[in-house]
This record gives sequence, C-alpha cells and structure tokens, in this order.
Amino acid sequence: MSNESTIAGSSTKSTIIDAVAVDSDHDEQSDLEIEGESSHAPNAASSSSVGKKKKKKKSKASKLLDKLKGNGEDRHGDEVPQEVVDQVMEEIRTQGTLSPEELSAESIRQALQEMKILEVVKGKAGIGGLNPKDMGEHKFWATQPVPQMGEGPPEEDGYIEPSRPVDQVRQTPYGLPNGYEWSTLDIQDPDQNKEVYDILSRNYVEDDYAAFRFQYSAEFLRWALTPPGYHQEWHIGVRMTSNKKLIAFISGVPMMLRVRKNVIPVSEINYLCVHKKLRSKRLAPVLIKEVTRQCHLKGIFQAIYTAGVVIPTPVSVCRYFHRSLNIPKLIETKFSYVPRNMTLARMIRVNKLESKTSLPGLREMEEKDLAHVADLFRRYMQRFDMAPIMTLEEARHNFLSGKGTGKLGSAGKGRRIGQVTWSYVVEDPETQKITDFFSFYSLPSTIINDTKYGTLEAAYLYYYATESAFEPVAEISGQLKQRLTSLIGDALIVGNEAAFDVFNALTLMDNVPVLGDLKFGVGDGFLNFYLYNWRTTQLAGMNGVDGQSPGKGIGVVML
Ligand SMILES: CCCCCCCCCCCCCC(=O)SCCNC(=O)CCNC(=O)[C@H](O)C(C)(C)COP(=O)(O)OP(=O)(O)OC[C@H]1O[C@@H](n2cnc3c(N)ncnc32)[C@H](O)[C@@H]1OP(=O)(O)O
Repeated sequence: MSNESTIAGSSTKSTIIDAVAVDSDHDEQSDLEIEGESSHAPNAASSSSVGKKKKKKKSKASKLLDKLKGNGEDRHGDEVPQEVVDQVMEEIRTQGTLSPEELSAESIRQALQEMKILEVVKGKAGIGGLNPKDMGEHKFWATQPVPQMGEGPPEEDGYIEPSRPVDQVRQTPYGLPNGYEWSTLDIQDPDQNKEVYDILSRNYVEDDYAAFRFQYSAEFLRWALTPPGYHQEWHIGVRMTSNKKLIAFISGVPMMLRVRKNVIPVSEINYLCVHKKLRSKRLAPVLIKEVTRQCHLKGIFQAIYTAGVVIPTPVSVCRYFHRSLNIPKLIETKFSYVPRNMTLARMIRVNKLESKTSLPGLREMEEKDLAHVADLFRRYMQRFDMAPIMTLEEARHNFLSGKGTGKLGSAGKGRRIGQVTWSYVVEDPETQKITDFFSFYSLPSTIINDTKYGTLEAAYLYYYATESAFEPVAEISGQLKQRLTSLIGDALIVGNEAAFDVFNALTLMDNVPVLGDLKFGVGDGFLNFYLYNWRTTQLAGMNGVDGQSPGKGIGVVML
C-alpha cells in the first residue's frame, strides 16, 4: 500500500507500527511466511540490461495501468483522471508505438476506461498481458471449494463439497507464526469494539488512488456484527503475543440466503483486514481458513462475501454509482471533478434537491410498522435471484436498531447520536397501509491527507420495497420505475437533509433504471459478489445475464 506516511502521522497510529516493526524487524519474513512460499520471488526478466530497460518502461506503464484496475470499493470520479491519461500518453509517445491519430487524449481515456471494465467483466483473464495473475497463481483460492475460473456454468445449483458432522470438523485453531495469537473479539465491549474500529479505520479498504479509506464507526460495527443469532466465535482477531496489539481481523454473521430456488443458511463474511505493515505474508488465507473452521463448527458450510478484488470466481459484479449532494466539498476533496463542459455554479444548480420529500405519508419507520415492512420486504425480494430471508427479529435489527439515540437533530442536521441507519415508510394517508419503505446507512470515509475535512460523509442505499411492484403490468407500464424514482428520490432528500456529502448505490436490486433520472453518476468502483461452496450460474449485476435486466440477479446489500 502506498500511503504508509498517513499511518505514521498520528502518535496513536505510530504506537501500533512501532510494535509491529519491533517484532517483524527481528525476522519478519520467516515469522510470517505462513504457506511456505516466498513473496519475494526473483524476477528472471531482470538478468540482461536490455531486459532491465524494457522492464523499467513496462513497469512504469503498468504502474499507471494498475491505478486503473478495479481493486477496491473506490467511490470517486466519473472518469479516468487527466493526470493518468497524460502520463500514459507520455509513456506511449516515448515508446513510439501509436500513430498521432491514435494518440489523442480522448482515445487513450476511452481505451483505459474500457480496459478497466473489461478486466472486471473477464475476471482478470489476462487482457493484453496486463493481468498476468491467472488461476494457477491463486495458490490459496485454487485449494478452496469455490468455482474455479474458466469453469463453465454448472448443470445444476448445489454445494461443491458436502457438509460434515461437527465432530469431523477440525477442532483446533490453525497455526499462526510465532509471536501471534488468535483472539475472539467481543464487539459489544466498548474497548474491544474500539480496537476493531482502530484497525479498520487505519488499514481497511482504500480507493485506487489511496485518497479515501472506509471509516466504519464503532456503532456501525456493533450493529453490523450483532444481528440476531450472531456468534462471537465468528469475530476473529490476530494479536501480537508480546503486547496484545490487534493486527488482523475477519468476521462472519449468520444469514439465511435464497439463491434462485435454494434457501441456504450462510455466513456473511466481511471486514477482512491485515495491518498494512504485515501485508503479503499469507496471513489472509489463515484468517479465512479459521473463520471457515468456526463456521463449520456451527454447522454452516456456505458463505457470501464481496470484494473489490477479482478472485475465483465472482458470481456477479456490480458497479458503484454516486449522487453528489455537497458539490463544493466533493470537488475540493477531489472526490468529483467539474466536467469540461460545466462550471461549479451550474453543477451545484443542476444537482440541487428539494428540501421537502415528495411522497404523501412518508415518515420515519417505527416499531409498529415492523410486521408490515417485513411482509412487504419478503414479497418484494422475490424479484431477485439472490436475496436474504429475514425473520421479524432480523428486520427489526436491520431497519430499526441502528436509529441512534436522542431526538432527530441531536447529533447535527437530520441525525441522532450514533445513528447508523435511516429507515422510512410511506403510510397511505387514506388506507393507513404501509405501501413502501426505504433505508440507507451511513458509512463515512477518511479523506487521506486532507487537512480541512476529516471525513467524507457517504450514505449508501440499503433495502427498499414498494407495493407498486405487484400492480398488473407495473414494470411494462413504467409505473414501478416512476414510483421507485419518487421513493429513492425522497431517500436522497432525507440524506441531503442529514448532511451527507454523497449518496451511493450499486447496480443491484431495481436501482439501475432509476439511477440516471436521479442524477447518479457512474463511479469507478466495482464490487464482486462471491459464494463459498456453492455453484450457480452468473447472476445479473452490472450487466444483464441471459436477457435479464442488469441488477435483477442481486438482491443482497452487503455492509
Ligand atoms: C463456510 C464458511 C466459509 C467462510 C469463508 C468464506 C470466504 C471468505 C473470503 C474472504 C472475504 C473477505 C471479504 C472482505 O472483507 S473484502 C475487504 C478486504 N479487505 C481489504 O481490502 C482491506 C485492505 N486490505 C487488506 O487488509 C489485505 O490486503 C487483505 C487482508 C485483504 C489481504 O491480505 P494481504 O494483502 O496481506 O494478502 P496475503 O498475502 O495475506 O494473502 C494473499 C491471498 O489472499 C487473497 N486475498 C486478497 N484479498 C482478498 C479478499 N479481499 N478476499 C479474499 N481473498 C483475498 C489473495 O487472492 C491471495 O490468495 P491467492 O490469490 O494466492 O489464492
């Protein structure tokens, strides 16, 4: 990772680094080479001077291209930045490989953008030699019960390896290198919660340009990791034995998932994180194996997870879209750019939202709405090939428990103290029936190296549903799209009133048809969806599959 300097910035941060450094300086390589393979394999191409020269050029170009690869839940920018285009042009000009007509900024920009998309769509299958990591090189994932790349669609859906009785599951934890130990985290305990918050806020997912890093709040982590029936054993940390510093984490929570016709109990795996100073030492596979073992011990043999990286093998890929709310801040922090044919003033005008919501009867969801919302949600989610099945308790947890405390506004405009989720219903003013609901959650990002603003306040569209979907010909008549545009449009207004800077959504559920009308812009981040130990054919995400509309396959929103 490129911004170690950021970590070293504050004194609390450097405490951790020093601790890691002290231990790892001693014999970092042998201590942490867990799968017995070297992460510093000698490069045969560097043996001749010609080779060296070529390699230098190639690595500079590929460094630039690396910047463009879908390697994270990056959330900014509609297009390839000018600076990257300029550098690539300069590189190509030096090499003299393109004619002057081919060497226009626009054609390069387009090519780079397409390459990036293609890479994700084709699963890093190796386009133009840019993506050399093929299946043979996935040393860990090649050993796991996941569909391997290049495998055709399965004849029928089902597990890859059968479940085992608990007494046949390995009973002892996987081995860690000397100096490190396993630790089960109690996320309800404020001190341990803070430890998880600290490691993630300093080391978790960053965008491709190391400009933004997810900053899940302590309240968010407590909410996300404690759904009904959660297992503390699935909240797994690795500590340094010497000073007990938490240096890695992975978590799972139980959920019931429908994949096409099958309903399977799965674990939802998230927040895999290894301290920046301990990367590329094969610690991640050990964490994954240990959480798998813990899931097996509870009789769970399937899992769902998402990642920005492409590994064997995505069941779908979605793309991020962003609706700008606080334009001046988004421009100043370089989250967005003023397009060439725009001015800042015009951009602000074009994106201005009403201050009042549009749907009559829209109000915050309350406990009394729970049964109606859960029922509407259950029926609505049948529209998608893969969706969660929620009990009433789970719906209560997901839609009501993240409301925060105090009055609305007690933590600033439109927010309560510790508020993580916003859930709204539409109560028909005549029939008093709940006809629609929407929810979104707060997930800020640290703006790395920013002195003025600490965080970018982002809202993410969560679950929603509308009775309009059940009207005859709702979809063909455009009635559903119209209703969803009003509903999600109102979510934007609520989000804007709660002082979010940007509202994000993925190309899943019924989002795709409404994103354009609501002025969401395409982002440069992709999210790959994965199933562990389950085969099914591709699900429609960013693209349609088998004549299905984009989005329709995925009805799961991962936190
Ligand atoms: C039945 C129950 C089953 C439960 C388990 C289901 C599976 C759950 C799977 C986990 C779902 C997580 C969902 C999320 O949380 S996605 C978010 C992941 N976190 C981050 O991106 C935060 C910043 N990055 C880091 O902390 C590290 O780079 C991580 C920890 C990601 C890798 O650490 P490091 O960089 O030091 O690498 P290594 O040397 O230890 O290990 C290299 C191996 O790890 C494979 N790798 C790298 N990144 C990921 C990734 N995001 N998912 C799966 N595998 C990943 C990689 O392909 C290689 O294997 P192979 O290519 O050689 O084969």
